[in-house]
Amino acid sequence: MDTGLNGSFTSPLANANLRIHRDVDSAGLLSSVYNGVSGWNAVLTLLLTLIAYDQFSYKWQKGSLIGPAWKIPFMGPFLESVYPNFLEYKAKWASGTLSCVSVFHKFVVIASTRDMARKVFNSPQYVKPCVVDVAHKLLRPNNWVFLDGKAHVEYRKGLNGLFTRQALEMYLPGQEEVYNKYFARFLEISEENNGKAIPWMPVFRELMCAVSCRTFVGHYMSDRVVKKIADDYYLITAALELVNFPMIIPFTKTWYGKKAADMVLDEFAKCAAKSKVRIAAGGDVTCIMDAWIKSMHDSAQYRERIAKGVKVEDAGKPAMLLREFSDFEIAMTLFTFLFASQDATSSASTWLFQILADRPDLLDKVREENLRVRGGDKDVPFSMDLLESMVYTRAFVKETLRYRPPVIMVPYEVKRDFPITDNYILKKGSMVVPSVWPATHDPEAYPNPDSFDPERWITGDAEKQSKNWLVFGTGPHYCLGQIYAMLNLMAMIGKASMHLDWVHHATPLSEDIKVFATIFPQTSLDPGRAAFAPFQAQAQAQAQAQAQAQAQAQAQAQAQAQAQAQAQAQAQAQAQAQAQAQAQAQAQAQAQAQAQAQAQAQAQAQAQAQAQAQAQAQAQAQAQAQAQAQAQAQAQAQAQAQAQAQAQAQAQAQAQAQAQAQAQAQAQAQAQAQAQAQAQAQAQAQAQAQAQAQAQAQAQAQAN
Ligand code: HEM
Repeated sequence: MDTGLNGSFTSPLANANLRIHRDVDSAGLLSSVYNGVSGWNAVLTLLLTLIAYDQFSYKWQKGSLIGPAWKIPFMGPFLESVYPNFLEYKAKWASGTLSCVSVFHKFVVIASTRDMARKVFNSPQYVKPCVVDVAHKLLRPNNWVFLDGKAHVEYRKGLNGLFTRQALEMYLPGQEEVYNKYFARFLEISEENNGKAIPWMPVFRELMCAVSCRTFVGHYMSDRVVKKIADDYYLITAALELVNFPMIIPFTKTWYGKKAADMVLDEFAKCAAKSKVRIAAGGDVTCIMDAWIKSMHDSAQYRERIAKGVKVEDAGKPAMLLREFSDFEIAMTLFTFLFASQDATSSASTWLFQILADRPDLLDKVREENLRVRGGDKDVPFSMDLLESMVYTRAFVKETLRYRPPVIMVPYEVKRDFPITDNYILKKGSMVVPSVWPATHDPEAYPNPDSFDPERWITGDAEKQSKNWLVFGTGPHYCLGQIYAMLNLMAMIGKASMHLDWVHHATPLSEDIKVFATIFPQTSLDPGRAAFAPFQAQAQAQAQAQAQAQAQAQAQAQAQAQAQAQAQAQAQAQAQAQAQAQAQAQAQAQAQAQAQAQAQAQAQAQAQAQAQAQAQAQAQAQAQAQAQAQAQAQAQAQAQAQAQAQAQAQAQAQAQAQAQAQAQAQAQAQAQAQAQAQAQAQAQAQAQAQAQAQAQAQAQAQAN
């Protein structure tokens, strides 16, 4: 009989199996076994099977990699990812080139060494950046940062123009304005707290958010909204935990994070609409949003002209032809800038202030350089030339980013089986995490990596270790804002050094690391132990007796005078150096001019020689031509003479012939005459003979 007893606990398939067994063996052993199996047993069996499968799957994926022998069932080291401990990360990096963990369904491989990390960053055919699942919901799934391959490269090309030197220069006044305002606010807060130390990390976060907002969307956003975004951004960072529920459940971290993200997107979209109107009316570029919208505007105008058949010179063609982007698309893209920069720059600025406070000798150097490059006038505004001339401040910022890189690792997703070593293939769908920290703490590249030494960037060869400089990643996804980020941090700390003084209550844990998306000083979130007080010394001095204040003021005036004197002396030294350099340059220029003159003289001499040679050649040619002409004339004369001689000869010959003919004729005539004479003589003779004969005949006749 089918009781259907466990129907509510088992699957339809289990029910089917149940019927088969009972039909075959209704009263036998198997049915008694079945009757003993409760629904709970089935659940337990299923659970054990799943645990076994989870372990087996982990072991199979782990293969020869270093990692825990077994996995905490299902969740793996999930709690470690919720409360990340930097020392555990360090232990992982130290454990081997490639090591693994499995958190829930995700198999994660950590690439520790510099070369292995670079291999991952530079293998876009196998991997793509992987943000936690909830990031798709916060940034929106069709955000450009999720593009891959060619589509990503093409989109990024359109953004490169926003970070050129020329573009960055245009954003500097906005940044300066924020720093002026916030530094004044720091002093007020210090005064309000009677110079007492208070936690400063949240203040730096707000400062960075304000600078980012001004740089990205300019004055289209009110101070109130900037403050709201800075406050709410914590909710966004907090929502980005490694593992979240697949859906957003109300009143959880992801829900608050999504609400904050929607608010940011909405505000940025409003800014885009305002910027479009202003740029279309010919407004100038003051922020990244303006720069982008101006490029779109120029591209649209260019296309219009071409469509109308107007000829446009090459110089009038925009450097990059962009399509029109909607307000929301612009908002999504600029949100990725805020998303990428907020945690990283908050981390960097907190370390910059703390490290300087704890190393007053370095603060002196930064301060000295910043005053010097401004000729002693601390109110000289930012410019690219100014920032680029700050060698020490740059070295200090670079060393801070090396010593405490804000982004210690970057998760990537394996999009197809990736033969990462000769004997290990990373499976599609797993996560691989190239690490930054080990590369920036590699003793071969940076000797004594745990000591803070800006000089290594000036007199040492740290600058040559470009393979280890993974602070901003590498490969097709390297940080788009890295030049801006560096210059911005230099500008901020340089300005602070001139306008503020601050004290940090250091503890032995101060430089230990707390991981909160990026890395922060261990104590920076703890109000009891970490605090900065800008111009604390000044605030106290204000509270002291007037005489002391005057003395301080005098001391300050003297210090300023000294600083100015130093700055002047330096300026003079620079001027002298410049003068020397100019003199050298002039001397070089003269030498060059002489060399040029000599070269010209030689060239002229050569030209003359060539001209003479040409003239000689022409003369020779003329002489030859004359000689040829003479020779031709002689030849003609000879020919004429020969012709005359021939004519004479012919004439002679004719004359001779005529003479001969005459002679012949004469001879003939003579001959005829002779013949006639002979004939006459003969006739005479005959006549004589006849006469004789007649005479004889007559004689005879007479005789007879
Ligand atoms: C100290 C500050 C910063 C640090 C340490 C930093 C670090 C990084 C790192 C490590 C990556 C991943 C690179 C890779 O996968 O190869 C990245 C990507 C990115 N960064 Fe930054 N970043 C900083 C500031 C900024 C700023 C201020 C902006 C915006 C203006 C920005 C915009 C971006 C963007 C858009 C990406 C993604 C690029 C892509 O996928 O093509 N970053 N950053």
